[in-house]
Amino acid sequence: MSTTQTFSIASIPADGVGKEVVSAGRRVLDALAGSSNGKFAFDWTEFPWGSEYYAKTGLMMDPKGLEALKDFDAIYFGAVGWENVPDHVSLWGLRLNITQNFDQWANIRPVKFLPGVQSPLRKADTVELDWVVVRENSEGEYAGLGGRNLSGRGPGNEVALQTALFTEKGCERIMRFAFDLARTRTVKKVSSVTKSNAQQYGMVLWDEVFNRVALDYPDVRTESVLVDAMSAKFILKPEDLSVVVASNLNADILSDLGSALAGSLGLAASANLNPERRFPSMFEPVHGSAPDIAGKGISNPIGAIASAALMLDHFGLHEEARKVEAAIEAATGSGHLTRDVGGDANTEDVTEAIIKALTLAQATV
Ligand SMILES: NC(=O)C1=CN([C@@H]2O[C@H](COP(=O)(O)OP(=O)(O)OC[C@H]3O[C@@H](n4cnc5c(N)ncnc54)[C@H](O)[C@@H]3O)[C@@H](O)[C@H]2O)C=CC1
Ligand SMILES: CC(=O)C(=O)O
Ligand SMILES: [K+]
Ligand SMILES: [Mn+2]
Repeated sequence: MSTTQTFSIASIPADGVGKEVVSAGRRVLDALAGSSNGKFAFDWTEFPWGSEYYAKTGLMMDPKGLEALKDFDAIYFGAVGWENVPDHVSLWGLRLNITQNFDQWANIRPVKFLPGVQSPLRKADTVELDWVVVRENSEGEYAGLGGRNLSGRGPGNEVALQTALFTEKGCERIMRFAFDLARTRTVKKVSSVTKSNAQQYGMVLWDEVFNRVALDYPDVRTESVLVDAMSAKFILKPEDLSVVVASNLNADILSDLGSALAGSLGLAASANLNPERRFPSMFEPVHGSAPDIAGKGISNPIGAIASAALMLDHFGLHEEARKVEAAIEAATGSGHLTRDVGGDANTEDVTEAIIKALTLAQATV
């Protein structure tokens, strides 16, 4: 008899809709494990960190939290941010604390167009669109370097510096990751997003590393596009994109744009990877805590569930990951849509429809 493979997962729902969508994703994964004939199982540990924890303790997470997380196979994250905590405190106190300290330097954000979901792009009806944003997730504009209150300037004259950090090693590893990913795709192309006309230090280094790394991948086509032009290209010529590699801030912005083009921020998945596997990787929807709709049970769970599929890929469960993606497509294709994508289903309805499609598929193999 073969033994069950058990994956230990730390779940951190955190704030707002994070709680709703993480709960949905857990249910989908548990349903998958339940119909795997004992092949694999998920062992969940939930951590109560986030803005409510901050209200009680003055901290976003336990000071020994990283130690508690480090031996898990993965972290499944919701979203952080609530009105009782300044956004930079909550983001740095939890999400960035984890991504930085666990060196999750590659943030993978696929832009997927789903059946039954209307894109604001008219050409999406006739042209196949599918690209992935590879976000440098450890330095760049979110390196956390800078300061305020520079001495001696006085009230009304305050100065703040927010310094972007670009290292040759940091650029090189994310470029190689992007090229390796491009090699696994039908269209072998990497588009580098730059701003080296205006940012003459960091972005010029970024370009130089891109051009040097590209020489090692003669089978992969390349282009270098300024970020302002790339935002236009996302809308006007997205069929020309396959892998888009960008710095921390540029990719943050472009990946929200990509999700909106696919229909909603609620659909977009992401993986914060530590490719060396020295630390656990973290899987979360691209969106934030969505305070405008939180607590109503209407958030779209698909971004979180698709992030769970990326976690399955990380575990080597590739077939299962594809099954979850197929179940998402079956659910949207048969009209199970939350309000953000023009339907009237709630979080629960869509989650149930995905679980039903998944277990039906499992039963017929
Ligand atoms: N990784 C993280 O934890 C992130 C946290 N944030 C935090 O989230 C909070 C809110 O930020 P916002 O700028 O409003 O961004 P947001 O992503 O939370 O919301 C933007 C818009 O998208 C909608 N939306 C987001 N997720 C959805 C879902 N699952 N289903 C349906 N609609 C959805 C919201 O209703 C809202 O209209 C802030 O505190 C921010 O700092 C923002 C982005 C990422
Ligand atoms: C913070 C944020 O918006 C993100 O990581 O996507
Ligand atoms: K998130
Ligand atoms: Mn973002």
